[in-house]
Amino acid sequence: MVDQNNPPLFNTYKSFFSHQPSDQHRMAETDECELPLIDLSCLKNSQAQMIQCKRDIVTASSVWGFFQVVNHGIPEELLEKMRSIMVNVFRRPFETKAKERLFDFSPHSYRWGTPSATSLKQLSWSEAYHIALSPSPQQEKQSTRQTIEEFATLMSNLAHQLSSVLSEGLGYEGTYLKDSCTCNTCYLRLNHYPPCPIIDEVFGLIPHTDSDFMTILVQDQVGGLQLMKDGRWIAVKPNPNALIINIGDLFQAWSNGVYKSVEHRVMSNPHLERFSVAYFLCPSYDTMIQSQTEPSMYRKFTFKEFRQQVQADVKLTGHKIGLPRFLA
Ligand SMILES: C=C1C[C@]23C[C@@]1(O)CC[C@H]2[C@@]12CC[C@H](O)[C@@](C)(C(=O)O1)[C@H]2[C@@H]3C(=O)O
Ligand SMILES: O=C(O)CCC(=O)C(=O)O
Ligand SMILES: [Fe+2]
Repeated sequence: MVDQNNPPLFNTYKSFFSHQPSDQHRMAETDECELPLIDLSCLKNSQAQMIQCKRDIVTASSVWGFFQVVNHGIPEELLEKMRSIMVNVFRRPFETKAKERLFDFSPHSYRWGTPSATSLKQLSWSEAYHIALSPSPQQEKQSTRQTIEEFATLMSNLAHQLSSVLSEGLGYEGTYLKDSCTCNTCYLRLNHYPPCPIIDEVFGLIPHTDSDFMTILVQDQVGGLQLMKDGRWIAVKPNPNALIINIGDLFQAWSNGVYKSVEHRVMSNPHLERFSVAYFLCPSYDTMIQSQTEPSMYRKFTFKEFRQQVQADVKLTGHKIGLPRFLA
């Protein structure tokens, strides 16, 4: 049984409900799609299959900004362990999550709702933990931390494998991103979307693009993820065997717009709670994001500058502006 007051979204944001008319953000009908599906085992097959697989990755990243991968090398058992960690951690009382440290889950890394929201359309009906992945001391690791690190390592390997294919697709050395994306800025985001009593008025996660190079998402079978394609929102059909990959803002800028950082959102659900976990591939803060082709759509900027600008905009306006801020 889910506690309606954990986290206290309804009570905290109730002033929005009484004073504002519904935004009617839930379209009557949204098409459902299956994302381009890439079988990563093909990268180990014949030369011809490997080349075709790489081409498919490049095409999906240019046309969709999103694709799904199977035979990705993350064992089913590990995915189940991650899910049970999330269930245990999010089912703890709200006061514990907001005030106490347990395993790797400090109150500092816990977020819920949207503190900067000034209206319903800026509110996310969800809670999350951001888990930094900087190396931690080897001794006496809790089994939770061990599982998280094992999972993060495999996600990181996969992210590097894919980003190297995408770098090559642009004509660069496959190692470019591996050198700048050390793991001290990469992070995991554990997402929990509790059932929502006002689904017509509030998103599970408000529309956004990701502020990284690439995101790998593990979602459950509840559904709710939607992405913008050709000016329309389309719902992503969950596939139990697949991970979802999406291009982030930094890859869009670095590729001079070849790879697309596509807006996405999560719809709330009236009955079912939903869990997902995302791995964000980020570079060190001083990495310069600069396209090598001319004319460049964006001025050059460091990742640190980008992060600070996003945070400042979110604080000031309630929403992220992102790449349009950096147009040349
Ligand atoms: C209010 C917001 C925080 C956020 C940017 C946004 O406008 C909408 C979604 C949030 C999100 C979700 C994924 C990533 O964790 C994140 C860093 C991002 O790029 O979009 C966060 C943003 C944030 O926490 O600053
Ligand atoms: O939960 C999802 O399906 C998407 C999560 C997401 O977009 C994010 O964490 O950035
Ligand atoms: Fe996202």
